[in-house]
Amino acid sequence: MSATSPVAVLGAGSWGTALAVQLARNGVPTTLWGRSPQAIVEMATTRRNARYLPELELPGSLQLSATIEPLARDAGTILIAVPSHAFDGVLAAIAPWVAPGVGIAWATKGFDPESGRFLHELVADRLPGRPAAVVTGPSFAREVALGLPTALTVHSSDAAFAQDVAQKLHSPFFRAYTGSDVPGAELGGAMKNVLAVATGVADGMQMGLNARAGLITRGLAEMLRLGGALGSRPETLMGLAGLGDLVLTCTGDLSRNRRLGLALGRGVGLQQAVAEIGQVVESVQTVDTVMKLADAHGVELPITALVQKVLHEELTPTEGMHALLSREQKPEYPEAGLRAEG
Ligand SMILES: NC(=O)C1=CN([C@@H]2O[C@H](COP(=O)(O)OP(=O)(O)OC[C@H]3O[C@@H](n4cnc5c(N)ncnc54)[C@H](OP(=O)(O)O)[C@@H]3O)[C@@H](O)[C@H]2O)C=CC1
Ligand SMILES: O=C(CO)COP(=O)(O)O
Repeated sequence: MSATSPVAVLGAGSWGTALAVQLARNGVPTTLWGRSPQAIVEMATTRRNARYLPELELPGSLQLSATIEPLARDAGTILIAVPSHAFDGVLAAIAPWVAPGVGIAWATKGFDPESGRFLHELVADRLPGRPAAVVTGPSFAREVALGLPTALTVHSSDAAFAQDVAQKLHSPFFRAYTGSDVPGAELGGAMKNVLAVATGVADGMQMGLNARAGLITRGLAEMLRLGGALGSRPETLMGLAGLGDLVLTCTGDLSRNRRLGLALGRGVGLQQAVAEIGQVVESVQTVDTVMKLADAHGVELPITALVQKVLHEELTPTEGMHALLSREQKPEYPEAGLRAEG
């Protein structure tokens, strides 16, 4: 793919819009696709995404489209930024049109909620043989839209494709690193959303800053344990895709997953909290897949397990936090290294 080959960004919510704007700012010919023709016409006319990123003015060079087939046919690279529940449907819609050799990148965080599969597995099934990359790391759409400094990472088993996607996104205010651990990078991006609910709950219950730091650190230990069982590289989970995004999402009030936890911790019901956020809150679906993976590999994830019980309304946030704090005393980590026990 040449430096000027067109990129199609699929998904005109907060993140797809911010990434498309970043590409357009870098001079990459970019078209943003959204499923709602009405919203796309409005964006093309007003040059704003009024629902998801109202303060951002869209660059004049950014094209908009509500028709997916021609974009999938003509793009040199496709960057998918829809929520995880919509990911497989979008792949199915574009699969007949995508030429061999066209690279597929995605910025979605989570798993396929139907099957519990990793998103890279869906890409390999629907679009076999294409270069594939995940774009992930600590990056609130709103801050990217405002041009605030951001660092993220692009992982692919195809080093040239990772480099190509990173180069297209990279700018002095948007540092795009590369790596080759796609499953590890996906796991970090998925798990941090669940762990952000836990810190949100603790903060909503005003449990203090010590509790927050404890939850972040023990949450990282959960990431490393499950990642270890799945063959992820520790460097991936200690880097932007893991620790970096965990810190951002557990501490930054722009996070929808943290805000869900905050609301639950203050006594708001799940449905009401999700409705008030009004955007995708990936943890609600992700938590079940993380726990299935953990059970399948015999890995104990105490914080994640309690988030699952709270999100399924089997425990109140107070009961969940009490259960977590009542766990027995134990070593911080096994002397032989990180093993499966929590
Ligand atoms: N926002 C952020 O800061 C970041 C988000 N992400 C990840 O990016 C992904 C997308 O999140 P984000 O953009 O924030 O979500 P938003 O809630 O902001 O937007 C969701 C977008 O997806 C569209 N959508 C929903 N269902 C479908 C579908 N079936 N087919 C096509 N489009 C659909 C929505 O369209 P409509 O308006 O018509 O419902 C909307 O445009 C998530 O996995 C998230 O974790 C990653 C990094 C940062
Ligand atoms: O992934 C994100 C930042 O890196 C966005 O987090 P939320 O989905 O919790 O808003």
